[in-house]
Amino acid sequence: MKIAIGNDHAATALKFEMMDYLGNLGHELVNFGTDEDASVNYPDYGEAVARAVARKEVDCGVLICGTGIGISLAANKVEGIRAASVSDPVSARLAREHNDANIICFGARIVGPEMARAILDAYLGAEFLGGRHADRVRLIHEIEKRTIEGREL
Ligand SMILES: O=C(CO)[C@H](O)[C@H](O)[C@H](O)COP(=O)(O)O
Repeated sequence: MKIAIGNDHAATALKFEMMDYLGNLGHELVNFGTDEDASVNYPDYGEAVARAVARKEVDCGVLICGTGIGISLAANKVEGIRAASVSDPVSARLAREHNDANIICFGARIVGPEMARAILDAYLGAEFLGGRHADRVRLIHEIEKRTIEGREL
């Protein structure tokens, strides 16, 4: 798969570890994150990965900050993005199966490298189940459309 990856300063080391891991599995990585430990602002990196995913330049995205929360909040502001912040493999699998998450997020201050690998394995190994879940994902997108069209706050 072609995967966009991004991170802030809290997750630089874990990002490189996950790039090695995913690269060794044969995935193509596009690195949108900071490669430094100097303090940066996670919304910039969340947006960069989200835009690449929304434009279908990549198959999916991986975002890592300190908790996974801030960077997922930023990514979810981009139309068509469903970024799920998780801390365990079951949630990662269900984020794909039920929510068709196109970006998986986690926190370098929350999970270690082994859990991060398990999260990636679970997410990348799962498929969207469709059916009733597709109806719900469509309802999410309808909220987005109403907001974009300015009809509702
Ligand atoms: O966005 C976050 C919290 O949801 C991330 O954990 C950030 O990485 C964190 O806020 C960065 O914090 P720092 O004190 O500036 O390193």
